[in-house]
Amino acid sequence: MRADTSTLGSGLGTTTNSVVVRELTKEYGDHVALRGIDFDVPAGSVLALLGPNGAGKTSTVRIVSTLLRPTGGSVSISGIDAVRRPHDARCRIGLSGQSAAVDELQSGSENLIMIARLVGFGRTEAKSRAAELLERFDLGADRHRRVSTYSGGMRRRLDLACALVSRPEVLLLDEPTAGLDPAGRSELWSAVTEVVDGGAAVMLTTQYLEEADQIADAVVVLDHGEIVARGSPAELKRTIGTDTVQVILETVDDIDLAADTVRELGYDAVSVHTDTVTVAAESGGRVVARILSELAGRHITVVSASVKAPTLEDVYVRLTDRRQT
Ligand SMILES: Nc1ncnc2c1ncn2[C@@H]1O[C@H](COP(=O)(O)OP(=O)(O)OP(=O)(O)O)[C@@H](O)[C@H]1O
Repeated sequence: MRADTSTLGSGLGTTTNSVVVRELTKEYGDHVALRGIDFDVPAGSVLALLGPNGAGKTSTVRIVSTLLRPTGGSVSISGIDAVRRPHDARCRIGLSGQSAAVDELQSGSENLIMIARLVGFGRTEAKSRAAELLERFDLGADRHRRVSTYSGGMRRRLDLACALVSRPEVLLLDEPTAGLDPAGRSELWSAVTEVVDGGAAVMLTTQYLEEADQIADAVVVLDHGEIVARGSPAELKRTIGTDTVQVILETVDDIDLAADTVRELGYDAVSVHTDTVTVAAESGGRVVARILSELAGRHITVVSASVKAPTLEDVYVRLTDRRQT
């Protein structure tokens, strides 16, 4: 893909909050889907909204995109009250993912031109914006084919291109990479990264935690309509506080002695499985060195030793599991 931020960027360069959400609530009849959530998305940054099924992610995206009215609370898009002035706010938003649809019976080019016309571009301007985006998303050669003949990856790219026609200041992506292969996902993220570099605020939901880890500046974890954690991926991982140390022995016969050795060193979070001893500990590097030296002293041969820092997935599992028990 071509690195051309001018094609995608919103032209913003400030660090103001493009999205400000306060005390947001949503009730569907008796069912409370959102219980008063607050977050900001600064311009030029990515916020990832994570949470299990039914946590309230799609409701949040739909409310922020003005497609759904909240029961209470406020949403501001680039300073515009999106609840009171949804039309004005909507002009600044690009929406892509589950809820946005392209017309299958039209070509990629026709879809983009139609959207450009809808958002107010003149005929010539609409054509040139469509051509620019088709080129940018590697759809130039297929621009005249019906979307129904596109692959999943091509559709996602077109969907994202549609969301970017108006050079939005805020881009909302509801599971944009669901169902894409790794190459398709990485292409899509590279395009999103360009949009962010161009100054847009991006809010996304994803089931792929390693993606959130790589792309998001901030993460909000929702569960049962409430925010249960927030922070940068690094901050959230630090809340787990422990590394996982894994030592694999040459012979299974040594496993009991090895486990006792580790316990004698004072590490009690030990799990033992055939030839492997696993320890949860702070400062895993230091711990692994101590364990290896002690095991060597007892003539226990180790074939491999590793230290794994906590992942965003560890944080997520701990947060969402704890609440379900
Ligand atoms: N139109 C509706 N009517 C009634 N209940 C709804 C409606 N839309 C969503 N809900 C409920 O509100 C809660 C939050 O739903 P939402 O779709 O926002 O969650 P989600 O985190 O996006 O879940 P998923 O990952 O499954 O898409 C769920 O319990 C859901 O069943």
